Amino acid sequence: MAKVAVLGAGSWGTALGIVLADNGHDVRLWTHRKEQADAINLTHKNENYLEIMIPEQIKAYHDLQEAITNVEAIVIVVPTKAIREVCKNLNGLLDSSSATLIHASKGIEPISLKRVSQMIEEEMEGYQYEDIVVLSGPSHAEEVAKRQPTTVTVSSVNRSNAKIAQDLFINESFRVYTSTDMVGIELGGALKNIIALGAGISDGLGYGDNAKAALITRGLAEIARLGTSLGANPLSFLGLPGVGDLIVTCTSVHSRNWRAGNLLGKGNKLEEVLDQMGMVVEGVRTTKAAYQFAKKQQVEMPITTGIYQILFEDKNPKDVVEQLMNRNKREEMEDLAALLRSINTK
Ligand SMILES: NC(=O)C1=CN([C@@H]2O[C@H](COP(=O)(O)OP(=O)(O)OC[C@H]3O[C@@H](n4cnc5c(N)ncnc54)[C@H](O)[C@@H]3O)[C@@H](O)[C@H]2O)C=CC1
Ligand SMILES: O=C(CO)COP(=O)(O)O
Repeated sequence: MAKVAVLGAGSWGTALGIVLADNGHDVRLWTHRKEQADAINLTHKNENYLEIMIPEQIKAYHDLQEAITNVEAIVIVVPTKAIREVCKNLNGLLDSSSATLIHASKGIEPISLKRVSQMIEEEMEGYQYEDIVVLSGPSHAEEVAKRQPTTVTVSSVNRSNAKIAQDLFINESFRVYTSTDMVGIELGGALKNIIALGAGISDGLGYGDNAKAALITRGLAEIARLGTSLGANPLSFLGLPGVGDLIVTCTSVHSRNWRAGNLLGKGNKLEEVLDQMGMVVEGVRTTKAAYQFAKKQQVEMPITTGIYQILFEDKNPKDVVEQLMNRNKREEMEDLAALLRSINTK
């Protein structure tokens, strides 16, 4: 059994810690807030994040050095905004780079337009891109913590690292697949949050299932369009971290992105919504990044553009719906045909 440090004691870090503890691993759950570490160790609960008892073999740490000493794997699960800071703090604390490095965060950084693994590679001494593994897929922490059936994908350009991660996490309620398409897996996980904001907005406006199905389907088309322009395997978008995660985030009441979108659709302002959430809503920053990415790659992303206008230009959501419904007439299969062509040339 392995010693594993999970860095980030929010809902997802805690749920992944539970999976690892169920598999018999020695789990050190690190948080940057001392009072949270003390409370977890005392009560075996993570108040404000998950309504579940945390197994006693999970120990919470506030001291990063103690948390990572002699570990065989490090799982980074902080909001994308905090990735660089956490990696910088790890430098100098690790005596070697032998620990497998896995991240489970979903986002893209505005301006630099970097994926999480690229930020980790830039910041962490001793680790190369091929050393990093991403874990992604349709997996709300609330259900994983209750051991409800869940499937995810772990990906690394180095297949053997993905297999190490698969072996660490897989169990009877948490099924783990492998992939080598880091670009597709990370982009699928990050970009679906934008569409989930849109699904929440649509529900908040009082629209129904037809509108949501349209958002999911056309959202997938634009995710795949941007993703393939950046070198992703288009088939990844048909998998768990693609359409799978898109479905769960657009339809689940657990989704922070859906819930934030829902409040926006009901007329609340972005700042009020983010204040109310108390948990990270990754789709907001990723919308900015994807909007910039679409311009750079000269890729059409009409839904992303509309969400960007609602979030950052104070555009009325109803006007955005009108704008989307009145776009130029198109043939639906244009996108699919382009995708199929790119699959055939791979
Ligand atoms: N909650 C979920 O069901 C899932 C979340 N994710 C992803 O996992 C990542 C984390 O999400 P959640 O756990 O839901 O967030 P959360 O909002 O529940 O918790 C985030 C945690 O990170 C900590 N944190 C914030 N800034 C920090 C910093 N500078 N240094 C160290 N720690 C810091 C916070 O104190 C908090 O404990 C996000 O990228 C999210 O998209 C992925 C799959 C499922
Ligand atoms: O990525 C997730 C589920 O797979 C979590 O999505 P939310 O951040 O919207 O809750």
